[in-house]
Amino acid sequence: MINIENLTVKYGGVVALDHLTLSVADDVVGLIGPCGAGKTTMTNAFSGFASIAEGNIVIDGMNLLALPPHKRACWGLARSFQKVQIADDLTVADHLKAVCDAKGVKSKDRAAQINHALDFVGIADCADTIGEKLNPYQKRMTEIAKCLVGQPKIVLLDEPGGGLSETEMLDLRRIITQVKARFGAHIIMVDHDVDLIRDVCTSTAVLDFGKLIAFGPTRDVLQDEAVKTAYLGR
Ligand SMILES: Nc1ncnc2c1ncn2[C@@H]1O[C@H](COP(=O)(O)OP(=O)(O)OP(=O)(O)O)[C@@H](O)[C@H]1O
Repeated sequence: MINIENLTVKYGGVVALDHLTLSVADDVVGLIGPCGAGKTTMTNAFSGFASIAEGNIVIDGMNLLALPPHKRACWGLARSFQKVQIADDLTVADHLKAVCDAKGVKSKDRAAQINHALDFVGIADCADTIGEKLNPYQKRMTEIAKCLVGQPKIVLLDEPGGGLSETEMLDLRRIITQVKARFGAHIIMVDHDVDLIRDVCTSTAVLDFGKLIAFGPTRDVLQDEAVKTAYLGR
């Protein structure tokens, strides 16, 4: 169970997250809202890139915010970025090894974890390919595989489908919905793609001006009048 309690983040006079309180337990949770609503700030609060004015994030009884950012990764917090973080001159396997280094994965476990993650996202044949030779789909899958080594507990995905074709999006849906069963990690996904959110997120939270305006089963949330007005433009 992830309990976000009274979470407040300010940038000078801008209140990016305003006393946000939310409890989530689903395998895949969506986070949506208009531009500037506070979605990235929330993922930054989890990973330690936002300075917290007030509040807590408590996961299975553990206060995440008490851990320094690098220890959050070792504990099991993983994050993918909207703009993929892939170096041109490193192979796919090198990227995953670097994450294993950062997370302190034991040498004897590395190969198995890397193979498992690459098999799962379907790019095992790219293990020795350098970043500049990967196509956009393979880069996206590498970004997700990076999140899956080191026994993650929570994976934050920021627009994981950016730049993918319709067929590739079908693969992405299958991958996202199987992460909990195959790796044991919960996913919190930020996206503007309402179809993707509807298909893979059992529950969804909606932010507007840093406040939570709706939370619940995704289908109900997407029918909510306040959500339609603030976000869906209907
Ligand atoms: N480093 C910063 N300094 C000052 N203000 C910031 C900073 N980062 C974000 N903000 C402001 O905080 C608010 C929330 O921004 P945030 O990026 O979290 O929104 P978002 O929902 O992720 O938006 P988008 O969908 O456009 O990515 C916005 O008003 C934004 O301008």
